[in-house]
Parts: sequence; C-alpha cells; structure tokens
Amino acid sequence: MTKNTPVLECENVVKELGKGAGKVVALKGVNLALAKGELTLLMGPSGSGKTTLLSILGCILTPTSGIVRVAGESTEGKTAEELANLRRKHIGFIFQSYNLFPTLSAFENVRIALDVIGQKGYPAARRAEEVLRDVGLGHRLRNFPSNLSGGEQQRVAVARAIAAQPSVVLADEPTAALDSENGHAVMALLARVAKEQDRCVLAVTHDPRTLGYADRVVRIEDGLIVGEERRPQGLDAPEITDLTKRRKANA
Ligand SMILES: Nc1ncnc2c1ncn2[C@@H]1O[C@H](COP(=O)(O)OP(=O)(O)OP(=O)(O)O)[C@@H](O)[C@H]1O
Repeated sequence: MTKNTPVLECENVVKELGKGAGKVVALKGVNLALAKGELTLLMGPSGSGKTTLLSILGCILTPTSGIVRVAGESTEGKTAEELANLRRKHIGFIFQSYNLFPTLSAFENVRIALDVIGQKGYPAARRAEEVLRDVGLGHRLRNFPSNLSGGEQQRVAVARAIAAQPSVVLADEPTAALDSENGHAVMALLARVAKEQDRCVLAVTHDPRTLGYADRVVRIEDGLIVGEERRPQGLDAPEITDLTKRRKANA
C-alpha cells in the first residue's frame, strides 16, 4: 500500500436486501474512496442506503456485487472468519447508543475490546488507561456507564474504537443521542482522531451540527452517491482547541 492508496474504498457496490416481493436494491453501484487523515460525513435522507453502505465498508455485510478494499486488501472471496479478522485489525466502530457493557467500568469497557483481539495483561491495561485519558476521561476510569453522561459514554465508545489503533473508524449517528455541547465535543474528538492520529473516519449522520468538523461531505440518495463537497478544516477550530485544553486538564 503506497502513501496515497485509499485506506477504505468500494467500487460499483450493489447491495440487494430482502427477498421476493420485499427485495430492495439498497445500493445501486456505489464508488467511494476514503483517505487517511480525514473526517468524512455520509449524509442522505432516511432509507437512502447510509447504514447499508457503512455496514459493507465495515465488512459486516458483503456486497451483492462490486469490490471493497480495506487497507488495500480486497474482501472478495473472504470467509466470515477472514472478514472478522480484517475488521478486528483495521476497523473501529462507534454507534449511536454507545453499546457499552453496563456492568463494566469505562476502563474495563476499553480493556475488554483489547482482550478480544489478543492484547492482554499490563500493556493492554496501560493502553486502555492511556486512550481514556486521551479522550478526556482520565478522571472517570472506574465509573460505570450509568454514572457517566451521554457525552462521556460516547467518548468511552470512541476510546474503545481507537484503542487497538485501527486505520479506519466508522460511526453510525454518533451524535444523535447527545445534547448540543456533547454533540460538538464528540465531533471535535472524531476530527482530532482523524487528523492527529492519521486515520480515516467516516460518520453517517443527519445532524447539521456535525458539518463544521468535516473535511468532506458525501451525499447519498436512493442508493447512489449524488454529490460531495470538501470543507477545509483545521485543528484550530474553537471546539477542538477547547477539547484539547479540557483533555490536558483531565490528564
Ligand atoms: N433487511 C432488509 N430487508 C429489506 N430491505 C431493507 C433491509 N434493511 C434495509 N432495507 C431497505 O434498504 C434501504 C436502505 O436502508 P438503510 O438502512 O441503509 O438506509 P439509511 O439511509 O441508513 O436510513 P435511515 O437514515 O433511516 O437509517 C431502505 O429502503 C430500507 O428500507
């Protein structure tokens, strides 16, 4: 993989869902290439195929036809286990509803994600702590999800997604359950995750508050990419600076 190879891409991806009379062509030939160091938003009306595309790029669903490449590696012909390995190695996921284990602390939620990929013991514990400090939660390591705000829970979810250093982070409506301040904080964090850590971050969203953080906005309608715009961003955006300050204060 050369420096300019897209870290995540799909070519002519078609996806049929359902059967018989209920069959829907959710994606009708999607081409998309995503680079490192960028936060891309995928926006479009309800039912346009956003979640289907995110699931295909994340190797959760396989396309009916077309090609997906993760870190330069084609997913074509791979078994479910090989796809799971590709996913574990390269992709971190963030969901609207955080999906944290309610009976585990913030620290344990992150550490268990490392455990699943074979990183155990002291190095994993140290990494879990480091990444939680990095998202501004150094003072909340032992808190359970029920004792964290929605924004803090989502930041634990971001920490969990990036703990194993994936080259790609996929987020499905990451701000939908958050109030304004927390929505901004999480988007600032995702922008930083993309830029400072040279990752490809793709977020499906309906939320107009997210626009100011994006490098690129891709629009999908009725299973097809219908347009995109570039939005030059810098780490000097006020919210990002604020978050960085807060993170340092929490460390
Ligand atoms: N399991 C399924 N069987 C049949 N059709 C499905 C299935 N899942 C989704 N669809 C259809 O595929 C199309 C794309 O759905 P998808 O969930 O990807 O859209 P979306 O843009 O994420 O929508 P939303 O913003 O409402 O979450 C829709 O028409 C949806 O009804």
